[in-house]
Amino acid sequence: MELRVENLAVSAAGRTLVAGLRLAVPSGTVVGLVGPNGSGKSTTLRCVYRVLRPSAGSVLLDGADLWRLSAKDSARSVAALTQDHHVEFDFTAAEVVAMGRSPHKSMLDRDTEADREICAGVLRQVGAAHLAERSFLTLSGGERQRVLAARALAQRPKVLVLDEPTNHLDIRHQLELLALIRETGVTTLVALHDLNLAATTCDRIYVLDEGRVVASGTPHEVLTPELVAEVFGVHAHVVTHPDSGAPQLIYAHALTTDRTR
Ligand SMILES: Nc1ncnc2c1ncn2[C@@H]1O[C@H](COP(=O)(O)OP(=O)(O)OP(=O)(O)O)[C@@H](O)[C@H]1O
Repeated sequence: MELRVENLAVSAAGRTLVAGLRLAVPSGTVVGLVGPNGSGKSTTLRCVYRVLRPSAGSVLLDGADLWRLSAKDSARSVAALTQDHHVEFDFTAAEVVAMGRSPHKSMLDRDTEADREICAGVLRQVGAAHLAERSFLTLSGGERQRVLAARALAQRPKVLVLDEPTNHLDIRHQLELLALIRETGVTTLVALHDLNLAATTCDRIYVLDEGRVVASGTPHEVLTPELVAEVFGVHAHVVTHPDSGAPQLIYAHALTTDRTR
């Protein structure tokens, strides 16, 4: 499924948070959103996973306006791993993952054998099978993040929206989760702070600054020392990863420009 965002604008509290934003995620590709703190990444993603209605513009799934679909239809298509998750009740990890199946059933349907197999499979894929019967509330930050990733995958979405999915994960689990997401072949829009992970994971990258796209292209086209200096205020060298061929940044120092706004 192709995801397109056209002329997206979001205003809140008298401020424009995102303006004139266009991006395209071709079917089966992984597209990254990067940008400094407060540049509008989460705001954009919230519009795509349908918790924030844009002030203008549209989010299109294979050309169909997301906001015209029923909530259930959009949940069947789009799964999200976000910073907004709140699991406050005492569910087990397996129960949290099973919630990912709910868009595919009606309220009184019980879990089928197929649901249970999907849930057990995704828990194994994220390396969290051993946590299935643990209370979600007792899990560490990284364990929770893997269970929530499993919930998103259990939804069997056509589009994945991931806001900092590597938050809390140790380096091995960061690499494993991003490799798993690539393997699923699901159309993915992912916000990442780590530019080197973005470079190895994404087919294309959009760079946001102050709510606007300031650059887009392949990681090689986008992640240049000039862009990193201009947008992030950091002097960096770019080298090529000896295995993957992806550009990788070696940071030297922050530039002294005052970027407080
Ligand atoms: N409901 C709101 N009301 C007012 N301002 C908001 C609201 N939501 C977000 N903002 C502001 O919009 C800007 C963009 O926020 P957003 O969370 O999209 O940035 P981000 O790029 O995801 O940042 P970070 O890297 O820090 O997570 C920020 O300045 C934020 O303070």
